[in-house]
Amino acid sequence: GSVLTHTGACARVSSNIYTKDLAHRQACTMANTIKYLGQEEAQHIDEELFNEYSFSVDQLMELAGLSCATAVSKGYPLQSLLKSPPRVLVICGPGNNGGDGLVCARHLKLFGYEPSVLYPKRPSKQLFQNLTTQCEKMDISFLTEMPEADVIDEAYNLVVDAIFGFSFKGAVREPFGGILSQLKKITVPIASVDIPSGWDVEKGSPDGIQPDMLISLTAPKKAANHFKGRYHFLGGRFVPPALELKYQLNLPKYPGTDCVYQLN
Ligand SMILES: NC(=O)C1=CN([C@@H]2O[C@H](COP(=O)(O)OP(=O)(O)OC[C@H]3O[C@@H](n4cnc5c(N)ncnc54)[C@H](O)[C@@H]3O)[C@@H](O)[C@H]2O)[C@H](O)CC1
Ligand SMILES: [K+]
Repeated sequence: GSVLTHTGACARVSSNIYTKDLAHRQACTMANTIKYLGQEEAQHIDEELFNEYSFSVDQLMELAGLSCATAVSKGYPLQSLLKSPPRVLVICGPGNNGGDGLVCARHLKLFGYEPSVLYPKRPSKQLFQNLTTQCEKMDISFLTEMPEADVIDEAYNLVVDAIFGFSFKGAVREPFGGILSQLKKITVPIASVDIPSGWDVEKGSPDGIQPDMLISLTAPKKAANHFKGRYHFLGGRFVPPALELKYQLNLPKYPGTDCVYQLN
């Protein structure tokens, strides 16, 4: 697995003569390694943010979706896109990962992209209805069916995969099986929100989709160890320090006021 370290406290203490022994340095490296979360741990942190820290889903989803749109704009800047207009296909699933996708689509539109959304299973909750209305009011089109792989390659510059996040379990149910099999055939890049959809949240999935970008939210999940794409971003800059400490997330320091941190 990948070991990601960042320098901070260790750089300061290692100048102390008493701390130069190997064991200590190893401990420092461990201490400065970003934690990759298991499925249950990710869900516990999520629950704690809502129940103990009193955040609402809307708040965190807005920041998560903004991080995703920001990461996309860094990896695939408007001026670098090969197809004009700068179309992006955003595929949203039935849970909060899909909600992040809707927020991402709205911010991509504000950034000058032309997102279209595929949202085949819409939950009845008011939050998702609101996010859908917000997109519609911004002239973001909603597709009625999944385009074939060759149509995607021809019409879109990239695909945002917001189908499943850290609550995905078991075999993929339709219509998402068909959607993921088209995504395995496309050649334009895929940017996955939090987890490459269809991957086991901890073990990954060698036969699954192979995104070019992964935007890990809060902290990477163990599946990110199997990510082989070009860009890995961390987003969701909303973790209170006490929560970060409790779960020993060892998050890197985001640069300035940025809402994303490029891990590799
Ligand atoms: N704390 C944070 O970092 C935040 C992350 N956010 C995002 O929320 C998702 C997790 O959302 P959740 O609603 O818990 O689940 P999912 O979106 O992963 O999906 C649940 C959804 O999918 C269905 N489902 C599950 N397994 C299958 C399957 N095998 N086949 C078909 N359908 C399946 C299930 O029934 C549900 O409907 C996290 O990853 C982040 O992206 C928040 O936005 C903010 C806080
Ligand atoms: K996803």
